[in-house]
Amino acid sequence: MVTVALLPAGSVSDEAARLFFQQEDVQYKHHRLISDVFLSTANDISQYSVIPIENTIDGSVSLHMDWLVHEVDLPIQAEWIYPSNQNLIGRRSELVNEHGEYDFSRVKKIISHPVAMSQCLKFIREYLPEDVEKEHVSSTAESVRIVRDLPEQGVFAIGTKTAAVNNGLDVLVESVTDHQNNYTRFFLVGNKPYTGRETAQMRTSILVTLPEDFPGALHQVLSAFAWRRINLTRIESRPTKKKLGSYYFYIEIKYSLNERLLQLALEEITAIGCHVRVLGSYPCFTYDQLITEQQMY
Ligand SMILES: O=C(O)C(=O)C[C@]1(C(=O)O)C=C[C@@H](O)C=C1
Repeated sequence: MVTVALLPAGSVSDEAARLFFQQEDVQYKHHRLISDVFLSTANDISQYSVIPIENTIDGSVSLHMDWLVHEVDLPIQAEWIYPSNQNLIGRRSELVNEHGEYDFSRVKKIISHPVAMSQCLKFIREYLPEDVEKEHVSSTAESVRIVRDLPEQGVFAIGTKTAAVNNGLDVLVESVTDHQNNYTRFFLVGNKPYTGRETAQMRTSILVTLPEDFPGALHQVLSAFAWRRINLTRIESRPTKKKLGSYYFYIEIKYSLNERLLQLALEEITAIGCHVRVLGSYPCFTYDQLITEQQMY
């Protein structure tokens, strides 16, 4: 039995976890806040947490990156991709006029997770009133629950179809995201190595802090990978939070940490005075892979 901490039932995280763990016996521990999703596994070495980390439209989920880097020490054990399909959810009777047509001027307020909301800005701008109030909450599932429990009219949520069904609400407009192909990358984090799946493409995530700010420092770091022809898939700078203007670099490498070539590159970076912290070396699963498995199962 695997124990997994994650956001509430009906969130994108919940849908993604159910696809990832489709063939396993899982106990889900749902938390309203992402901080509790992290802390619950930080305090229990036998479980994992499901963390949304990056989105096609909105990019990095900075809050979650910061938790991984500054607040907890939880190695990344796996990565997978899941489509974030967002929908306008509420009660049909509150949106239709006397002719049975949608009247979007009836929308006074919309509620969602900030990342989900920012995936749908074009829809909000084009269809909803200019002065529509926007409220951010801790998950899309939470926004749908709030709309269900609100006595007041004209409040709608942006969330998953699963959350609409769970709460007995209507999916009023399907797929309200600004771009099709909206996907979120998820990390499975925890202290226990994850061995539940066959191997896949491996990736390694590291944090590099430069010794001091000198010309060409980042170039030197990157060249340790470049001349070895090691492929990087992502690089991002984030504040160290120690002083203004001080950054670390988050780097993803398309190699396992077990590969000698990567170890040599990391030794070279350390030799020039950089501090390297490995956040994890883990298998990556595509959405197609997981869906194919589901169909075979
Ligand atoms: O609120 C949810 O449904 C979540 O799972 C959180 C979250 C996120 O934090 O990025 C996950 C995926 C979506 O892209 C939007 C929100």
